Amino acid sequence: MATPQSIIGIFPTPGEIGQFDLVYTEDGDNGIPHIKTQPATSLTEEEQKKYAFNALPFQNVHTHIIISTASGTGLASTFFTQALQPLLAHMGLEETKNYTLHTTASISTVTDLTTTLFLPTAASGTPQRLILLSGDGGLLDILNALLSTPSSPTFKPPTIILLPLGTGNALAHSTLPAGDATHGLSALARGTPHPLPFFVARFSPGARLLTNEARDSEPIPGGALYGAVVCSWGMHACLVGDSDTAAYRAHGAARFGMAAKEALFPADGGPPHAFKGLVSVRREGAGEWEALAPGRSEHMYVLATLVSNLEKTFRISPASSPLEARLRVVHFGPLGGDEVMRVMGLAYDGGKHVQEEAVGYEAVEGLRVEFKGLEEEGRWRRICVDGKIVRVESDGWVEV
Ligand SMILES: Nc1ncnc2c1ncn2[C@@H]1O[C@H](COP(=O)(O)OP(=O)(O)OP(=O)(O)O)[C@@H](O)[C@H]1O
Repeated sequence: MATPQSIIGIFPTPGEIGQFDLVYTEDGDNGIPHIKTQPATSLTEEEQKKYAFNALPFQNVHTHIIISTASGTGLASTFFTQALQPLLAHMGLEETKNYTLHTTASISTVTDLTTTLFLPTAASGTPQRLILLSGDGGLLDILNALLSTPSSPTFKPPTIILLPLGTGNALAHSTLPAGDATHGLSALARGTPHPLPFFVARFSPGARLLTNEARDSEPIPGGALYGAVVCSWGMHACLVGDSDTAAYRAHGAARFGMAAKEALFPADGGPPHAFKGLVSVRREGAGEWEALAPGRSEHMYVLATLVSNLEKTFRISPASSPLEARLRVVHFGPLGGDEVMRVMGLAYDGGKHVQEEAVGYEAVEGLRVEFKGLEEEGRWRRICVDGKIVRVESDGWVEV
């Protein structure tokens, strides 16, 4: 049976004039839903209006569907065949005529597609819709490739629908209606586009983007990465970086907790690492850079974010509302492993960690971390931008 959270919308019944189906999702294996229908006749007039699907925007604008095969636990293709493809049929959309299907074959597929297809289309002022079956990384790739060249005066940003098929899915979980059981399909059918707020993280010369499970590294084009979710240094960046291996990825979002245990309770029995560096912020309306926490020279957690949730239930910034365009920083200094587990556990309890005395939480316009030779080992100088990891030089810096 359909529930308000599982309703995708009301669509014309194929081949029947004047008849309509209520289309909704039902839970399936691995969290991938099935598409179900029932006659829409049982709904009130008000409900019919609320859930009505408008086909016009889809018929007038070409859609590109991108299946990111390596995102999350590799279920994007299953999601397409089991959920999205049947829904596209209800929407009356046909492959080639209305949409083009793209499947990723490498880490650069999304970037290449953007550079060769989506960016020229956007630059020429042509509207386009991108349905992205991935985590935050797919969107990050599109964002960075779109911003890789100076904007043309005719630039028309694509409408992007991000269906959460990654691990954390921060953007989707921070923007979808609470309790949404449609995996973002209701937003696809009935959502309203909204500009995506983003930040730029600029790095000192010599900073390298780590790739291939940190075995390789490459320079950062223009020394800057754009992000829409998070820029962090300290424990968060280490957890994301350490757990970005094929072996860890198989565990889904549990990979972060597994890496946390290893980082917080080192094998030598000592305390977790205290991260050394100078951290400053530009407070809202202040203009000047000031110390994040005066007198604190060692840090454990320094994280700036534009979103409320980094995972479905990990509410890192409870004051952030969807697509609000306000950067907030969450931070604390060195604590014991058990205390870090307790404090961060509160983030899974609706974001109560920000009420803790040890935790700082405020809206800022900018964040800056300078290393000044204080950290010898490169692993303590890793910065996370929306899941990507950058290693900064020992005398380097990052500025958001
Ligand atoms: N076939 C492929 N081979 C290699 N890399 C791929 C392939 N398909 C996608 N990728 C890369 O895998 C990464 C997946 O990142 P994405 O953010 O989408 O998933 P995630 O990290 O599991 O989720 P989240 O960022 O939400 O936690 C992206 O960098 C993407 O470019």
